[in-house]
Amino acid sequence: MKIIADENMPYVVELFNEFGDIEFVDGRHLTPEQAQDADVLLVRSITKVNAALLEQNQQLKFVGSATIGTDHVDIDYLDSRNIPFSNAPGCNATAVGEYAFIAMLELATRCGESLKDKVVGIVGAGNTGSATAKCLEAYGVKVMLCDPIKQQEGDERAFYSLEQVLAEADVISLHVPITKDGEHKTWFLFDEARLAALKPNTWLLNCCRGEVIDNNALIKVGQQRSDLKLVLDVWQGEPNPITELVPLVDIATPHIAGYSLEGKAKGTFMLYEKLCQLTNTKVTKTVSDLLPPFHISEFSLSVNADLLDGANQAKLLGLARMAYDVRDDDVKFRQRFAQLNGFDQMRKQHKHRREFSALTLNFVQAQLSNEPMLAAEQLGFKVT
Ligand SMILES: NC(=O)C1=CN([C@@H]2O[C@H](COP(=O)(O)OP(=O)(O)OC[C@H]3O[C@@H](n4cnc5c(N)ncnc54)[C@H](O)[C@@H]3O)[C@@H](O)[C@H]2O)C=CC1
Ligand SMILES: O=C(O)C(=O)[C@H](O)COP(=O)(O)O
Repeated sequence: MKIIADENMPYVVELFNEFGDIEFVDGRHLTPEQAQDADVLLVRSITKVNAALLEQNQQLKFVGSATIGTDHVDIDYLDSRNIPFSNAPGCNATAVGEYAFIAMLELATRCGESLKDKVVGIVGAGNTGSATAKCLEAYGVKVMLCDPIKQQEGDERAFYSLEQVLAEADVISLHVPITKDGEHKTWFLFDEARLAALKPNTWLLNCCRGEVIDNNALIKVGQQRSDLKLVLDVWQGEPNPITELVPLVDIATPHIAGYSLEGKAKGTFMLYEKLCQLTNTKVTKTVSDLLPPFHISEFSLSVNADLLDGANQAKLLGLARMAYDVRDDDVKFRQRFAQLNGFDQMRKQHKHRREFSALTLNFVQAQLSNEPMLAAEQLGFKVT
């Protein structure tokens, strides 16, 4: 079996070796000629999988994308050729949730404000939106979920309309797939009118797909409204963000919100499981076999480390930065995004961060209540 895999997908050798020969390719520039003799194709979000790529291939048995999003894959085309396809729903949801939470903590601390006093609107309450809400709620932040589709499906959580979120939320975090048609299409969901209607001092985070915000309109509105705070991990026209937008953005990163080692391992592992199922092969490996230990295995906290106390926000941020310091990516982004292949190079060379779960917090003295420990656990840390 010939397996063609994106060169930036970790753990492919460990998981797919037993199935055949593996060839690594540059996923952004994969050609029909390179793909023509693949039995298995393993891609990331940057490879357009469609008729143009695959019409020369008559032997393809499986396409796997180690991503949550599927907008780069023509699933109807694969169906028409009976080629099984699988993505990795939820694989990096925790990574995205922690990224959004850390970015909010970072902004709050930078502005001398308290995140706990904010109301956060989450647009799209699926895997990544819910993971963001989980961190915020563990910290005691009020969350407003907006997801008309889940609401219509009967999800029992409390939902708010987008208009309510725009009117009431201090922070808006976007977690929708990119869709171009239908009642709930998300392409330019945040157009000029909605951007202009944001409450004074709103923080807007986009960790889903760049085109959910009209980036040209964002430049226009951002130039007129210095009160807005922006966190962008995704950009219209990747890998070439619009240059004028970058200085208006408070935290800028190159589509790496989902890049935790855990998320990456889970993504590749889910495709391995699917191929095992398709080929009647026994699953013999586990995700935890793949992950190295974190360089800080345990961190001790003293009695006054009540992570729930808003006065300790900077301490919580310090702790979060041990797992992931978003400032590093932001600095690199500003230096490199405009260079030739800068955006892709940053993603390729990204040192995959760890999730909170890699860090064990040791509460060395008994707390007055066990709430801080429970909150730390809810945030995702291991607690002893
Ligand atoms: N920056 C990054 O590294 C990553 C980005 N993503 C992007 O984030 C997107 C969301 O990921 P998940 O949360 O895992 O997907 P999901 O499918 O679990 O959840 C998406 C939610 O958005 C809702 N939705 C759709 N249209 C909506 C609208 N107009 N208004 C409000 N809600 C709407 C859906 O009902 C669904 O519940 C992915 O499709 C992908 O494009 C995902 C992972 C990593
Ligand atoms: O899962 C998704 O959807 C994403 O956006 C990915 O995290 C993006 O990462 P790559 O697949 O481009 O490495």
